[in-house]
Amino acid sequence: MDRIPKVDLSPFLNDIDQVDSDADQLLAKKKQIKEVINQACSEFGFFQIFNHGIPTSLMSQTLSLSKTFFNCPDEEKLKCSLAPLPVGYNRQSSPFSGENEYLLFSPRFGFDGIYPNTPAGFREVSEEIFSGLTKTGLVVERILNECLDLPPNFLHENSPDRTQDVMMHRKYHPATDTESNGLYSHQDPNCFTFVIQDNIGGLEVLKDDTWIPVIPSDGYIIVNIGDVLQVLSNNKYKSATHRVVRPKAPRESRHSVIYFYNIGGDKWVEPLPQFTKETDEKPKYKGFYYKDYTALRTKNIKLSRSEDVIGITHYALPDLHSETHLTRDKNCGK
Ligand SMILES: O=C(O)CCC(=O)C(=O)O
Ligand SMILES: [Fe+2]
Repeated sequence: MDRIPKVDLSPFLNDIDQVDSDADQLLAKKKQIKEVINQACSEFGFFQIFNHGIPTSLMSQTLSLSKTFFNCPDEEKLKCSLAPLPVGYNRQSSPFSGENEYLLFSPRFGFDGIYPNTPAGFREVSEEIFSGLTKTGLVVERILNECLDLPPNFLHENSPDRTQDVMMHRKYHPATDTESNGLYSHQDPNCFTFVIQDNIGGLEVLKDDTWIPVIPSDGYIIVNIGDVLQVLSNNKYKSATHRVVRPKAPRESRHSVIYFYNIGGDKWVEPLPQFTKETDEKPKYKGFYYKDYTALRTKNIKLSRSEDVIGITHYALPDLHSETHLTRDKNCGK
């Protein structure tokens, strides 16, 4: 059974089409959806959306082109390797980090030199889904802003620059008899993340010491809360620990497309007064510049031991109430 809540985003996308007589009904629908999202963000840090504005055909076309790209000979893929830039083609391959290869893109670095010429249309389709996901991201950001009861447009105005966002195509290699780690357990550092997965499965979310699978469902986008929202909300929302386990059956490659909705590196991140002063709660984190946090995380890019991983607990302030989070995060992070 799929335990990760699913919500219909259409009431938030079709605002303009509504006639006056529908206004109350629409408001009630939105309220109900926001309650589900609010609960999901506190409980799981994960939810799934449908009617989100991205056609299912575009999602499968992207996954299919991505699959064709990763099936190209290594020499072709390595042409898109732009190290030391954090974009382009790369691989993760250790029993700890997991076994996967990826192609990473951010408008900050442009498409040129990153997207391969083959397969034909890969770049165009990727650009199209990127801009679709940016639009859906703005809608989700507005919903989360309302769920958290923040001043109108607060999250958007705090970091409006979408060129900071990052999109990744990932291929996970089939499991072997002895190895099944696809991506080590971690939390995402950013605001929130979208994941589009194929039908192989393997993404899991940690809740109360139990790994919950996110069952593939055609047309759905998975949303997960990242560290930035966990810190701003002073742990009201959970930046959930998640991982990818390569299934033993079917023993096939798994593909996913991931969109990281980011904030600017120059942004200061700390628990907001709405979740501290105004509620008499102690801040659970000290403040930091986002770029300092991401730099710390990428310093140990060759992850081979859990001790190398730096997560958000790096900024956690001692507090009896945060003990469970500290234990949860100790071996995780990304
Ligand atoms: O591929 C997936 O399903 C999840 C990937 C992920 O968690 C990440 O890239 O941060
Ligand atoms: Fe992640």
